[in-house]
Amino acid sequence: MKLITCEDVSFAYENNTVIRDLNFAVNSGDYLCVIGENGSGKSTLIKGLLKLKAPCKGNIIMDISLKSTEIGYLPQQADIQKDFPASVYEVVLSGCLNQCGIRPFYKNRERAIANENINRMGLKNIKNHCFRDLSGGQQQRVLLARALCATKKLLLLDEPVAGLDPVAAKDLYQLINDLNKDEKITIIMVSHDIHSAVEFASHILYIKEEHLFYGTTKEYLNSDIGDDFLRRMDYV
Ligand SMILES: Nc1ncnc2c1ncn2[C@@H]1O[C@H](COP(=O)(O)OP(=O)(O)OP(=O)(O)O)[C@@H](O)[C@H]1O
Repeated sequence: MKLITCEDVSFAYENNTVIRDLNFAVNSGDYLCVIGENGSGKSTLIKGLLKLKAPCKGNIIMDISLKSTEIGYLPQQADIQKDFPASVYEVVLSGCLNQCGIRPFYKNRERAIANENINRMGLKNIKNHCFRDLSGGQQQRVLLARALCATKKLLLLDEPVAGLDPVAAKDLYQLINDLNKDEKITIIMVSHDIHSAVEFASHILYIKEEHLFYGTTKEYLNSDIGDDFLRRMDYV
């Protein structure tokens, strides 16, 4: 089932087009990695999928079964956010905000969802710790638990391993892979880590203003554009 279809989608800031004529579809269960150089428009596309930015051309079609409030989002982390003075539980619970709507408090059901995702991500022992005192890897686990409060279907992850040491990065990749393979959660991940992209992803979207690639990881590895990019990243 197609969850998201992008038809001839372009994005611009004022009159400056940053992504041109993008066509791809994400099926339920896919693990899509969005790769490309700095400034190629990866985060802009994620904002488009979250309906935080409208395309200047083309259509983004969401399946009727997918409400935009049911997408779990793990944003790129700014240093200031890493210093957030709240407990692990409070940060995870804030992932249920969309379910509250205009209600100014959480119900037991939302508290139960937060606790469930704290346990799922192995955070029970640090539930009452302050978020800013955690390691980078623990913080990303907390933010993944937060994103999971919003969804059982689709996670959008913007450079989730940025700044993590190799062990913490491997651990997070494994968690994300398990969510995809075992729990059938569809993944769309922006990544600069081409090695892990080709190891875990089912599909690759490579964006650059005038060159685009969308296909399976196998097709990407066999394509000229993939070969060229991987050589420049010292992968082959
Ligand atoms: N709010 C904005 N206003 C104007 N231009 C912007 C804005 N946000 C991004 N841009 C520009 O759009 C282009 C794409 O930016 P974007 O952040 O989407 O790229 P990216 O591929 O995610 O980059 P990176 O890999 O560095 O995170 C860049 O040239 C950037 O300067």
